[in-house]
Amino acid sequence: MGTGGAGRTGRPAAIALTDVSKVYPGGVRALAGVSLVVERGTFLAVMGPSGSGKSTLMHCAAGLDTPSTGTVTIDGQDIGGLSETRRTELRRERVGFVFQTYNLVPSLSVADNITLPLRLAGRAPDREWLRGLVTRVGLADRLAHRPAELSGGQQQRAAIVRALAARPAVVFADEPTGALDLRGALAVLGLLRDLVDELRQTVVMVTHDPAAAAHADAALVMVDGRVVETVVAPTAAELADRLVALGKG
Ligand SMILES: Nc1ncnc2c1ncn2[C@@H]1O[C@H](COP(=O)(O)OP(=O)(O)OP(=O)(O)O)[C@@H](O)[C@H]1O
Repeated sequence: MGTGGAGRTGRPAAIALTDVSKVYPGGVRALAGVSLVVERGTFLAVMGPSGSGKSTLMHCAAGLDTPSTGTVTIDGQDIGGLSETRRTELRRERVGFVFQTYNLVPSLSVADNITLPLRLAGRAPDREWLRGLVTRVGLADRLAHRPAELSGGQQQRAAIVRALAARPAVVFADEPTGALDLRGALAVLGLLRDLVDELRQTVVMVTHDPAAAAHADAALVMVDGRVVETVVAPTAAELADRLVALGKG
């Protein structure tokens, strides 16, 4: 797998990790030499058993945590040499996050939730971009509502618009369908797929669910802090088989 500025197809990298390891205080080695390139405009799923290092990988790749060794670049910028302040700025500008629990502010309208990170960063929202996104995700008539007045799937779609509001280079989604029923999950996965196909967004999604990962262009399988397999154009059955085989191994 490539470790430079571009990936397999030569497209520029949204994220590149080179030989990244992470040892937590106390000695747990959560990542053991991971190298990978996430090309712009692609959808990558990260799978693996509990404790295999998925969250740690995501946190290091997103600049939320620092590797013990190795380098991480976001949108071509090596984040290792940045001060904490500059790393936070880069994250605000170039990285979006979607969580299992939506993390919307209950007292704010959907519209205000969506623009909150931009306002906190002192940036003016791009109204046209946001209007397009809100319409695309089917929330145009829900903007004045509070999150509690929306279904789980609608809340997650609002959280996705919030993550995209600043036009980030990459969106990290941590179990984005974990709290949703099948219908809500399919709507969210279809939306992520469309954002990649139509807007050339880059999405990295951590999931335990092979059916969710099958919406991605490729799925990494992690075991004990290493990427042991990359399945391109994965099917749910193929991924389920791989995970079962690893569980028995
Ligand atoms: N802050 C921390 N301090 C010490 N050890 C940690 C810390 N965070 C994670 N670990 C350990 O690092 C290893 C990898 O954890 P990580 O959360 O990255 O795995 P995961 O694949 O995301 O797991 P899950 O699927 O259960 O969320 C585990 O052994 C975990 O106990």
